[in-house]
Amino acid sequence: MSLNGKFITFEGIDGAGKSTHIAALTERLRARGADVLNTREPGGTPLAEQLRELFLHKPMDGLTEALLVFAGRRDHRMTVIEPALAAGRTVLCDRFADATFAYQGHGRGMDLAVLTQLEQWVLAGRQPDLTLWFDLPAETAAQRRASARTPDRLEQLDLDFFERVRAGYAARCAQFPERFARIEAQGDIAQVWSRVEAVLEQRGW
Ligand SMILES: Nc1ncnc2c1ncn2[C@@H]1O[C@H](COP(=O)(O)OP(=O)(O)OP(=O)(O)O)[C@@H](O)[C@H]1O
Ligand SMILES: Cc1cn([C@H]2C[C@H](O)[C@@H](COP(=O)(O)O)O2)c(=O)[nH]c1=O
Repeated sequence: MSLNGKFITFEGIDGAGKSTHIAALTERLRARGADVLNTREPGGTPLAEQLRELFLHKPMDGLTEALLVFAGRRDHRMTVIEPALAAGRTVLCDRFADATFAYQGHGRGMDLAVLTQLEQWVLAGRQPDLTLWFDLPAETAAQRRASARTPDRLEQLDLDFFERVRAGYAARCAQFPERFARIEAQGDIAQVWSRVEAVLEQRGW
């Protein structure tokens, strides 16, 4: 099946291994002739990258977080994602709307109906063709992060927060089984990568 115009998103709690596998997947898809665009959320446009800086570093409540990420997502979708998909590119996005349901909804306790309304206004039905959810216990992810970098505002939250976020991803996976693929993210990088490859091969990608 062609990769042209396909939208693939990567989800999981902080430190689950998304960035590691986005890099490998980009190489794999390019080797198969795909015109790959790598992007991310929060961010992906000059405006949304400015909102990302505020989001990651300024204190704010859950509704403010949700409004900021959806404002950035609107700009990102209209000016980057839709034109790239229309041009037949393969868009790989490090986090998308599922992150808002997991972090602001399940993690922060924001009303999921409010998030669903925002999603309808901003995305107007645009959904990923495939969402790779890297599933890892919060404690293992925290250990990986600790050896990798200085934590940002959200990464300083406790293990309970990240277990709620993880449960939020599980709920989204159950709600949208046709586009979600759960990747068991425990094990070494080569083991996790072989699970990612298996999902792509199932789709002929
Ligand atoms: N399977 C693995 N086993 C051990 N370490 C790993 C594995 N996968 C990734 N790592 C390491 O864990 C750290 C976090 O990985 P990575 O940056 O890919 O996670 P991430 O999900 O993109 O995190 P974030 O969303 O917070 O940026 C990195 O130092 C990476 O090298
Ligand atoms: C899209 C989105 C992201 N977040 C959180 C998740 C992470 O803690 C940061 C982004 O950092 P990363 O290193 O680029 O993964 O933002 C969120 O809370 N809500 C969202 O919608």
